[in-house]
Amino acid sequence: MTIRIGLIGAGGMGRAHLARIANDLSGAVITAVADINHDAAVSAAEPYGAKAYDSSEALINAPEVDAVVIATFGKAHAPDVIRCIEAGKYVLCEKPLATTAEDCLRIMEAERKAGKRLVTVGFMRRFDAGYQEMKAVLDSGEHGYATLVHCRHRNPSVPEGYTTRNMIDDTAIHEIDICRYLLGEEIASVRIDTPRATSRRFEHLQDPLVLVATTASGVLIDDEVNVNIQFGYSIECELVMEAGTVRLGDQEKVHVRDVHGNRNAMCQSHIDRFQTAFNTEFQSWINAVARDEHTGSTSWDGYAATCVVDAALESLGNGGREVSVSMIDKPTFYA
Ligand SMILES: NC(=O)C1=CN([C@@H]2O[C@H](COP(=O)(O)OP(=O)(O)OC[C@H]3O[C@@H](n4cnc5c(N)ncnc54)[C@H](O)[C@@H]3O)[C@@H](O)[C@H]2O)C=CC1
Ligand SMILES: O=C1[C@@H](O)[C@H](O)[C@@H](O)[C@H](O)[C@H]1O
Repeated sequence: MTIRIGLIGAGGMGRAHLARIANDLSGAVITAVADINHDAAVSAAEPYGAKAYDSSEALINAPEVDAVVIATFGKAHAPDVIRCIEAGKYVLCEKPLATTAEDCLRIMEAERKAGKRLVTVGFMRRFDAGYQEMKAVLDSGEHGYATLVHCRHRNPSVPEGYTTRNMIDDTAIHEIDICRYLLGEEIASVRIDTPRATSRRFEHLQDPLVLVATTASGVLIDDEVNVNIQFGYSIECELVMEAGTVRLGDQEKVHVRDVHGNRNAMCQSHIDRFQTAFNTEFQSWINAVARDEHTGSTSWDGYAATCVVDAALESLGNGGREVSVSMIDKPTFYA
């Protein structure tokens, strides 16, 4: 069975996803593209012989669309995710699932009514081989339980429109999700530390910052978010257990040894660092849709991450005091 995919949001991520579906993956074709920018929809659809739409609603209900990928701005996600659920179509929505906990709750309620998990959130790191190996080492139990996680999320630079809020709801949200995934438990409280700012930032930005979180069992997570580091895209993670540590390999790149030294080539963006993870995430989603099954992170994961983001933003606004994460009990639907 070939899955006919409609994409909403023909920007940077949307186009990268179209290219991977058409060139790297199997079992799916692109049949429709929607964007509020008509020219963007037309130019993205044309190479794939897909139909261009100005309205996401029309695309979701189009007969030539079996499943939907959403890659619009975070604020626009919730209404389209709910429309997909109401149309009974599987949807892979880029992170964040929504920008408010209330919208995430509305999405979960729509799924519960539909009686079926239809939503996958684009937390692609769950499909990265390094993070999966780290989880396997922890879950083996050989080294005892986890006590600490040290994370670093460094981007070479960000555009002027990117805000300090985005350092949490757009960037640190990846560590929030991956730590929940690795540890298999919720984050209970969070605070934001604000060290000396780099001069290489736009004036309005508090860069770097450190998100410090504590899980329900007391594991301490520190996440350095540093988005104007200049030299490249560098994602690090070390999990400390009672009798051992496990950390991500440096980069998903070859190792070079020459007269200048012994080094890895440096990734420059999420596209090259997580190319394989994105492909694995999308291939497993396509395969699952063909089997009429859910895969990957759920709406609950999107909700839980948003609740941690909300608490972190409150800490940022209150001078860095610790804030408890407030969330509903996990519904059995997502158990
Ligand atoms: N997983 C990852 O590592 C990454 C995920 N993202 C996520 O992907 C999503 C898109 O990000 P980018 O592609 O960088 O943004 P972008 O700004 O390049 O593209 C967004 C596109 O969505 C369109 N759009 C906005 N609202 C719309 C609506 N209501 N209906 C139809 N089209 C609409 C815009 O016209 C634009 O073409 C965001 O949720 C972002 O957080 C972005 C970068 C990396
Ligand atoms: O999701 C992403 C972007 O939206 C975000 O702006 C970057 O900081 C992240 O590294 C990238 O993975």
